Amino acid sequence: MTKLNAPDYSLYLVTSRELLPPGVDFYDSLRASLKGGVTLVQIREKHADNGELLEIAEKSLKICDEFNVPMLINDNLAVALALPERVGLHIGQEDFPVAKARALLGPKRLLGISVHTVEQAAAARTSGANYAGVGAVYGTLSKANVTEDKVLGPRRTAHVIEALQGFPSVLIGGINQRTAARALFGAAGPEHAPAGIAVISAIVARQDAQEAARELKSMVNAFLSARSSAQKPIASAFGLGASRSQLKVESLVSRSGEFLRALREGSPPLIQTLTSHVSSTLSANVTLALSASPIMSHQDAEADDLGNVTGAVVLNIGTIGEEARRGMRAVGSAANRGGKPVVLDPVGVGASAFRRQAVNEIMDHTQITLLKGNAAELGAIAGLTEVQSRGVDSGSGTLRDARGLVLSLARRERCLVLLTGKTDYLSDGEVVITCSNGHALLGAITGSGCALGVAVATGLAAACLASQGSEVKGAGSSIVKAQPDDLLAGALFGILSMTIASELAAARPEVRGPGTFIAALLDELSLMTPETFAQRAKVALE
Ligand SMILES: Cc1ncc(COP(=O)(O)OP(=O)(O)O)c(N)n1
Ligand SMILES: Cc1ncsc1CCOP(=O)(O)O
Repeated sequence: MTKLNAPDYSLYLVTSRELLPPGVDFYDSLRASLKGGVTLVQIREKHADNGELLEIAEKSLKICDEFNVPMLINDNLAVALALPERVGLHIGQEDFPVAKARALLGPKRLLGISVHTVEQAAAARTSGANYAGVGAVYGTLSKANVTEDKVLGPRRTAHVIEALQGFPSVLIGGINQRTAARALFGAAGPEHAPAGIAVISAIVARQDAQEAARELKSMVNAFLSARSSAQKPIASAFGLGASRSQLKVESLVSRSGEFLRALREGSPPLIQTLTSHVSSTLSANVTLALSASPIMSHQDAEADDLGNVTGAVVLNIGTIGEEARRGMRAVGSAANRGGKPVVLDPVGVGASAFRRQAVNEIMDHTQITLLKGNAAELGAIAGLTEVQSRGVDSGSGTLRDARGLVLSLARRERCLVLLTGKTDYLSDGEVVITCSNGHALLGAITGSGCALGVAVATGLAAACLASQGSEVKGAGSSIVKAQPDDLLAGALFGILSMTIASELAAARPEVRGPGTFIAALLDELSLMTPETFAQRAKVALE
């Protein structure tokens, strides 16, 4: 690769006159975006001939120079060569052989190449280009022919970033104020991460380009600074590596007890739950019994407002319809933007293509903090065939390697994974914790699994509250601002609350079956104490 002074790739603006709002001047918008923090500019005017492109580029260069920001030309080698040597070129896979472009441009000009696959990524590293534009991460209307099959999604994008092996890259395609956090954190691997984002419509189509750029810049900066404070190398979802050998079960149980005490004594965090109409009431009551505050809104229209005040959110696809699907996207990205934990409960995901699609869509748009499911659900997400779902219940078959499943899923999805069953398995991709509390009556009432998701979200919200004001270890791989061990303890809080309360409720003399059990369960949850956790927890580190 040609050595240049590496430019700042963090916020890369790609122009497109067609997308300017009515009445907004191209150069005013460019200047405003530079004021807002754009660090690199590409002139991409598909409907300009060479003469007009040259004129636009010359005027734009003067503006970029005022801000000392490098500029590139999209695709047009002749126009790039007609401009001073400080102007670079971005080309696509089909535009021009990149080695030829480098030879003609000489060693000094910045050269970018579009990359869509792992193979192209490997080739790009030694191609003579300086950086790769990786995408399309999401669907976009700003480029022709980006059909669904060409959209990578953050999970496939992560493979491309890994294959680039530290070669500088920017993410492009559908990146905006809603999707940037998920795209960046989702694409970042243990070792390698994108250097920034490239956007067209998220800036150009906005009336106030300066504000649009400022919003995006602060999101990329938050990602980059979290990343640079992370300890490396990192193997787990939350980046702690070898330091986890110190982890003790007793400390986790006692920490989850501290969260319970803090909830009982402090102001209640708001838990926003998008769940099935079957389990809504029980979930709201469980939230209240744990001294948190439930809000059961599915509305995408209020996702941003609620995102500012929630402590955690639960996305449960139990009876998902189109409205809830839109709501989940909006609520998930608002939570990601605010660094709030997101619990995904992929109820019955193996049962239908519709459910699989909904879960994929959520996981592509939202960085999940904890994925919770039974063997059939997690098996379906992992692509296992040994456990089949039956409707939304666990169904038939036996999971051969529960420990391996939670570990690998946590690593792949970069989140905590909770496998529920007679024994619950919890992993952050590095450690596996088992919990064997619980009573069979939990399985005899509807919505107890969904309520467990809500209890876990309450614990995660408490973990975030507990981390406020302190420096977060290994934060580079997680959107959520909480100590990684606290997130495990927060999840454990939810598991212990529900399972221990079920044991105590079932032992009550007035409980004669599922009906009386529900009332007793809520009572026991509201009476739960940290001491009960310590006395009754059957937790082990695998
Ligand atoms: C930064 C960045 N990345 C990718 C592209 C796409 O370039 P290309 O594949 O050549 O497609 P067109 O831009 O020509 O439609 C880009 N322009 N910038
Ligand atoms: C040029 C390009 N290359 C891949 S996606 C894309 C368009 C990006 O535009 P937007 O940021 O509006 O989605």
